Amino acid sequence: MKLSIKNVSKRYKGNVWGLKDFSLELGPGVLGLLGPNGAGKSTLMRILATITQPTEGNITWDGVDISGSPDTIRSVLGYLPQDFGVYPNLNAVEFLEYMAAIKGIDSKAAKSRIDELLDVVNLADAKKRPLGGYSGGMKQRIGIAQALLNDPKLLIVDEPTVGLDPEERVRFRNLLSDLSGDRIVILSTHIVSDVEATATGIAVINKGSMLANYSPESMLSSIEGKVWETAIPSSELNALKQKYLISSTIRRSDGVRVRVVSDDKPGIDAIEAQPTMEDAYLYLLSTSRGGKE
Ligand SMILES: Nc1ncnc2c1ncn2[C@@H]1O[C@H](COP(=O)(O)OP(=O)(O)OP(=O)(O)O)[C@@H](O)[C@H]1O
Repeated sequence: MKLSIKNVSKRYKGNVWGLKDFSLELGPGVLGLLGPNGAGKSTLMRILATITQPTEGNITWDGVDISGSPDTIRSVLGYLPQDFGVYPNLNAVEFLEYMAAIKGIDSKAAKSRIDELLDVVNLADAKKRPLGGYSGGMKQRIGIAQALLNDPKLLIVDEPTVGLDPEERVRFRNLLSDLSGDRIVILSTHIVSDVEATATGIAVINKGSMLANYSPESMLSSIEGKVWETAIPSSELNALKQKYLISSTIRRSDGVRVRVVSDDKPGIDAIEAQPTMEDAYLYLLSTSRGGKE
């Protein structure tokens, strides 16, 4: 099972580049595709889902070029798009039966698969309720269930945690980890904690280009010795922000505790801190923009 993306670029009308010379090889596991808004994540996902054609480059699934034979990838694909919508009047079972029919899954096979999936996404108790009354998190879980109907080898989920409350977000992440197994999962997000919890690999993308392709360990070690904590009076915070990349601040009664990401020690009182993926991500984005901020 191998997905190979080679030198893929996408140019939209008006000379806007959605992707620029993007390459990546993937095997089983969860890839966190991490990047800010407009980075090119959805463009890449739509190309992989064969909804959009790349302007340049090629993609192969187990060695077969998908532009010549899109069915090679479509037959193994499960896709949860960013703007996934449900039919509000259908209940979960009706909706999944409808989606199964669209995917050409035999109705008998679909019935048992749907029961199984409703358990997996923990919606069995709500299966007869119209989807219009579902919470955002429940809708996303139905979205995952429809993407899993054909037991896909390649599961693509585009910004699935946007708009979810913290509890639903954790539930959704756990669901994705449980689903990884023997398939390739690509999870696009701009939220670092989404990939922190689930990803076996992290590709950071910005302005259509790949900035780094990390393992969780290498992402953390990329920033070893560059993360500092220091306590300062609140009145000094703005000056520190002008000079350094600040990854977080915590207000205290006696001032502010600040986390700084910097090659140099930001002041004599600063102590080195354990890096997080958030620190590494912010540093990478900052250096790609030519420095702080
Ligand atoms: N259909 C389109 N026509 C023109 N430009 C587009 C189109 N789709 C995307 N773009 C542009 O391509 C770039 C990448 O967009 P894309 O939606 O892939 O990013 P993203 O990382 O998914 O961001 P977001 O999280 O905001 O959706 C952006 O500059 C965007 O404005």
